[in-house]
Amino acid sequence: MERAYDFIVVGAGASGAVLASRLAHTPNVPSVLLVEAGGSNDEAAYLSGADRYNVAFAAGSPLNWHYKTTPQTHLKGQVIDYSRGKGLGGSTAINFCGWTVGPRDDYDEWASIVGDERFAWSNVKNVLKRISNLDTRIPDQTMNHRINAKPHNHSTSGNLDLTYGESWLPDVGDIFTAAEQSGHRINPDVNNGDPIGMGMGSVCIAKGIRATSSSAYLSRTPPNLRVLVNTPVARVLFDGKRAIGVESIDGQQLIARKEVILAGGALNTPQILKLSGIGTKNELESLNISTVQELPMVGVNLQDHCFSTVGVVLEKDTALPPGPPTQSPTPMGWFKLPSVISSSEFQKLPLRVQKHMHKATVPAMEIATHSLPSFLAYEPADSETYVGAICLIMNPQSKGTVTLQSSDPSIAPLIDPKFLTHSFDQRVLIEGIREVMRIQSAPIFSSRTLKRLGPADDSDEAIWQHVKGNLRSSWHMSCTAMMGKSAEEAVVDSKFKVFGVEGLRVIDLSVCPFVMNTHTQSVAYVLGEIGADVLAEEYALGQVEVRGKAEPSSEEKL
Ligand SMILES: Cc1cc2nc3c(=O)[nH]c(=O)nc-3n(C[C@H](O)[C@H](O)[C@H](O)COP(=O)(O)OP(=O)(O)OC[C@H]3O[C@@H](n4cnc5c(N)ncnc54)[C@H](O)[C@@H]3O)c2cc1C
Repeated sequence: MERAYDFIVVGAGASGAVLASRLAHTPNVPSVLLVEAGGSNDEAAYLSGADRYNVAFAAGSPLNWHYKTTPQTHLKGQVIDYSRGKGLGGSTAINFCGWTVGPRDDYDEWASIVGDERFAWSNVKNVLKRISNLDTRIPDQTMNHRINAKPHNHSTSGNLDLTYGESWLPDVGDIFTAAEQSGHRINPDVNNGDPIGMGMGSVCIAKGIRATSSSAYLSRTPPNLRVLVNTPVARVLFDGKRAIGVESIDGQQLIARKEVILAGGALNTPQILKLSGIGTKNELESLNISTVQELPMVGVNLQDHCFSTVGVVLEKDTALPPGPPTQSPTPMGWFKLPSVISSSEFQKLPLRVQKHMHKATVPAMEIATHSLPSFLAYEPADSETYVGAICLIMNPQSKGTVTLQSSDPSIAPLIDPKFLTHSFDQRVLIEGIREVMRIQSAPIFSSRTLKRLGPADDSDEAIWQHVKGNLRSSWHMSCTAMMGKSAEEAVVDSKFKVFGVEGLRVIDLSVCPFVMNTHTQSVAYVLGEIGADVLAEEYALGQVEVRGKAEPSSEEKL
């Protein structure tokens, strides 16, 4: 097998699989090597929509890096699950398949921060059409007045199959009624650039089978694309300041004639950068790693959407049929909260953030309903129905870190998201949980309510005591090698190039200048597509060819 390629992409997750595939399908047919730490993930059970949670989270599952945070001492010492997908598809092979694209104002803000219109909504909305193949039909016609995405706003020619599921839970309409009774608007299509209101995203599940970045982009690998599985990369190889290839943990050296692109995700990418000598001198020297380029922003600025849960236990409505056997999409809504905007914590934010949050499509928090009762350690009786909802904070201001604890690449980095260390985040979660409790007290539920689970009451203190001991990550980690205008404030420029070196880019969620106010897989796919456009233009590879999938894959181990 060849050991020299034009481009080497490290990591076959959402961004990496898209990028490698699109590059390989350019008219100039460059040779592309996609190197993935995990396996091929093509067993049928891995692709089932319903079993994903059990399969990927089981101890020792090869699909998962099984990361945990450092103890969050300010949050009752919680050690929070920080899973990442491993193998072809990356985290898209273990995620919950929710597809949401977020606010158009977020993308416009990104474009403005980095000074590049590629990231503006006017471009991104077209990029999303290359990605998605959406069936806008819904399985429950009684919900047509509430969920109603218009086909002309979406695409049926992209690689990734998206649907609204085959069947919905029978009580799905109640939460919409509760939201309306609480004064919120219903949003028939949260994926049209404005997510505000109660609605429902689509899912990347079609006919019961999960679509991953691998099934959508790597099912047809042309001869100029090599996919190498079970090959964790240890570091980038440099000749002076020029990246010339990568070295795997088992010592193989793979040469890149043009560029190395890191797409290991927001935890592993900063780890690889540091192991390669890019980071702060102090940290690198303390582990005897020679500094290639000092860049203070590597592995700092980690951002994520943490969430907490509240629920109500209702008398079971025996007239309703049991739920569908497979996981169905569940309602989710994004809300602006006047109580957040008027808070003293909001007034202290940088003016840029305040201005952004005033824009029409930017939410303060998200609700996702039908969460598991186990999130509140509750087991409903046969005569009971549980209505749970998680509240995710948007625009988080707490900034975490990814730090090396060893120069050994097989040892996980220390990950400290510092959740809720910023007073604004605390305020958003308190106000958000209070709002969820209000919605769960709406007339549609109140006559059947047996008990409430969560805070003792809706005071600030009671909510804070609850959320401190009941916090989870939505696994949207981002921003650890952020994009910006200079090496002092960022790690990559708007062409994804790592500052201070040549031939090295980062194209994954690490580069987000702020965590986007949405579930993040769509953002990672968008970055893979935009990254391919940038490279194709710079190396005159011809226009990226956009076409769906076919033919089986060919994977290879050196
Ligand atoms: C449990 C869970 C549930 C989620 N649910 C949703 C959801 O419902 N909706 C949604 O929108 N988002 C969801 N997400 C988030 C979403 O999946 C991620 O944001 C997205 O996949 C990130 O894309 P990425 O390309 O940055 O990284 P990843 O998809 O994580 O890909 C990184 C890839 O790099 C590989 N890699 C890492 N290090 C190395 C190395 N040293 N050498 C070689 N390869 C390496 C990894 O194995 C992996 O394949 C979820 C995530 C998780 C973990």
